[in-house]
Amino acid sequence: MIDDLKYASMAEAFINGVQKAKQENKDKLVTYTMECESQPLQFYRNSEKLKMDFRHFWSDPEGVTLVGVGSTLDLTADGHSRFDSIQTRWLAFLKEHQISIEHAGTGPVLMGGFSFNPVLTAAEEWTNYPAAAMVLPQFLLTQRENKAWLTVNKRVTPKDDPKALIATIEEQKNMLLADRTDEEGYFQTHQDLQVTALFPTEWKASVQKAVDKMKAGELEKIVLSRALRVKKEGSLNIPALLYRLKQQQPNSFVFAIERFGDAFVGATPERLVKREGTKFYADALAGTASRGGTQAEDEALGQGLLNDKKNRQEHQFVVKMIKDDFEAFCDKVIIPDRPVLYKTRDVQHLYTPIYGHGKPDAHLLDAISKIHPTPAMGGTPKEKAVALISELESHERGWYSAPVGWIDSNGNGEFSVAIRSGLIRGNEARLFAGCGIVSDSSPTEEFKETEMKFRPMLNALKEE
Ligand SMILES: C=C(O[C@@H]1C=C(C(=O)O)C=C[C@H]1O)C(=O)O
Repeated sequence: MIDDLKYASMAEAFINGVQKAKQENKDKLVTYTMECESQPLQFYRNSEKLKMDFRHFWSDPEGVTLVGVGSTLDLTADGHSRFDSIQTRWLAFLKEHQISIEHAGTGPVLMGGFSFNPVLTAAEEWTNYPAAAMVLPQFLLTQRENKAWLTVNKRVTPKDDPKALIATIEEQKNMLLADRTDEEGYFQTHQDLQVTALFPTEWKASVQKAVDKMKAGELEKIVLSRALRVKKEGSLNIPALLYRLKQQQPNSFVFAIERFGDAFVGATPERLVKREGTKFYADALAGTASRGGTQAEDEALGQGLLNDKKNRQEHQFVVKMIKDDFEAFCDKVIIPDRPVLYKTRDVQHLYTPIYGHGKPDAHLLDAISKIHPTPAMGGTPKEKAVALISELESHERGWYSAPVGWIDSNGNGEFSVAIRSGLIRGNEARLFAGCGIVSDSSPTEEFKETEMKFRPMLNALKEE
């Protein structure tokens, strides 16, 4: 690789890259990181002009934001070995290019995600989202602790003319970093939504069937989801949607994965796994109540949730399974003995943070392959629940309730669970929401819970 630490400028990195490609007569990766000033959403919006097939947006509640534009490598896979397949190819790629980075989340970073099931049905709407798809963006903006970096990742060939290459990249870079916030109508849309619930009656019947099976002792918990179709006059503007999600859901991970013109977007409160060196973090987030209209009402609802037997049981299945899975790759796991509340604008959840000290060879994608799907998305026992979900749900989940996130060249990174999300094509969106069902669940109450969980996306689409 063309190590940015060694080069004084991007131009020098590219000149050397092409020279090396000529000497070795093969393509080389040039990766160059520089400090920059930028607003991530502006960068994202500016990238529309480049008309690239891939765009990725990620921001966590702690202030780390990554924006990827274009693709220098698109790793896809399917089947049960998909996590392993991506990990093996990523490690081989890094070995070939001998990468070293100074700041986490800069340099070569894969962004993307996975589907809920290892193999997708032939549902047309998910055509552009394989069972695993992780992209190395051509341009990556990383923002953390009030600093921002731009990384350029590009393959160069022995035939490239470095001067022409540098001129094009400089032009694209300046366009991406341009300040256009004072333009009129920057993040606004003014249109109404048409919302249609898909198979609502069937969904309630499925909840009842699941309850019957749980009463008969066939399984302990299952998460069942349903979908809405949303149409908007005119087209849906993805940067504007991200802007509103970030404003309205500051305690959530806001993400977008755009592939070939489709966009999978959401604001999820739920971390799946984060890795920082030997430290692994996960969230158990399950058990839901609404927010109150006044502070007193909100607190009463929160207390009610903390003391509710059904919700505590739903939550405990998740804690227990993540703990068991963490013990496979961690030599120490720390978990508080009772949940606290996690509040977002529309709902409050039971929340237990989980920490693990990873064994020396623990890898982020291995961790994900062990813990996905947690009983917050699948159920208990895992295999039985997942099989029953396919039988009882009327839609293909695709990437809904599955891992989305990023991983850098040191193996650090973070994935969240893609709930409170929707798949967007043109002026139509398909939104998804689900909830945990246990033996004393009521179909009507669970239906109401899914309505609350559609709100983050609906409000952001509506422009409030
Ligand atoms: C499945 C969803 O949410 C999950 C289910 C929850 C529950 O049943 O209480 C709570 C949080 C999430 O783990 C969703 O929002 O679609």
